[in-house]
Amino acid sequence: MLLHFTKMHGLGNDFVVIDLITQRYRLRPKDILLIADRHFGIGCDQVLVVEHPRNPDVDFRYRIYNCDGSEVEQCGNGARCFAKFVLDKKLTGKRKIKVETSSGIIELGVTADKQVRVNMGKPQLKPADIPFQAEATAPSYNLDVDGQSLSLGAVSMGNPHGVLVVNDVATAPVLELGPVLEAHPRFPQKANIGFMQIIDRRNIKLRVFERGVGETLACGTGACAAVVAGQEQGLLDQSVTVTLPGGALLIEWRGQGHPVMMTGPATTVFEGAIQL
Ligand SMILES: N[C@H](CCC[C@H](N)C(=O)O)C(=O)O
Repeated sequence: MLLHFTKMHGLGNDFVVIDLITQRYRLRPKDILLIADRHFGIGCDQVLVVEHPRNPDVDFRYRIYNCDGSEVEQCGNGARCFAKFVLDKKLTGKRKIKVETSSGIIELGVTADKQVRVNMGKPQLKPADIPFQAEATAPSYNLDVDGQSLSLGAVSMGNPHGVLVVNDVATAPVLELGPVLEAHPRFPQKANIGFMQIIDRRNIKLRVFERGVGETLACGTGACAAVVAGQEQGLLDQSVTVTLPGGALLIEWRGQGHPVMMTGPATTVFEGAIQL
């Protein structure tokens, strides 16, 4: 079958977006791997699938696959692209779009200056909900990594994140430590690992080694998790500009019991079709 797709990105975190509302196709694991392959396929960090909702109270179902083929619970940069996609394709005319993911419902809205604002839902901090192995909930945890003790925050935005505070993201051991922490046994479902440099209480720099991908130019849920972890450690205010290698996001969180709000851009690069 010739499957039409749209290539998009959120601050350089890139996606192949596939509409399975006007197209009928059952995506197989090998299709995801081919689509995401930067040499033999199209190439992307994640494949995003647009489907009819199962819940009658929401507008769409949003499925997310990492380039390693793993299906995951949430993707923040992808959510902004999802909103732009369904509006540009006239799959909806709504300005507030409710979308179901495997980790819950998120709400998407387009702002006056063409940015997309996403209610990412409430972060989960209890170890069992992340999941992360720990005796009790804490702002940070000590982890033994190859004989050295590291301190990191652990947060779920629907997907699991570990967040380390570093002096300088430019010299942080992202490629050395990222894969070790991604697969650390205390993260039973693995984790996305953020390396956060605190500039001041309203500005951070962040690099993320993503679960199932590696380092990406940006990670929306990673930006949310970093601000939550930073606030829980008393280091950040409620509204934070998160500067990633691909650009900046505005993350707002009023504290436990409240959702995390993310605002940022979404970009369409090209349309195409792939023979599967
Ligand atoms: N790699 C992530 C999914 C994509 C998250 C990221 N691209 C974002 O913008 O939130 C995971 O395995 O949980």
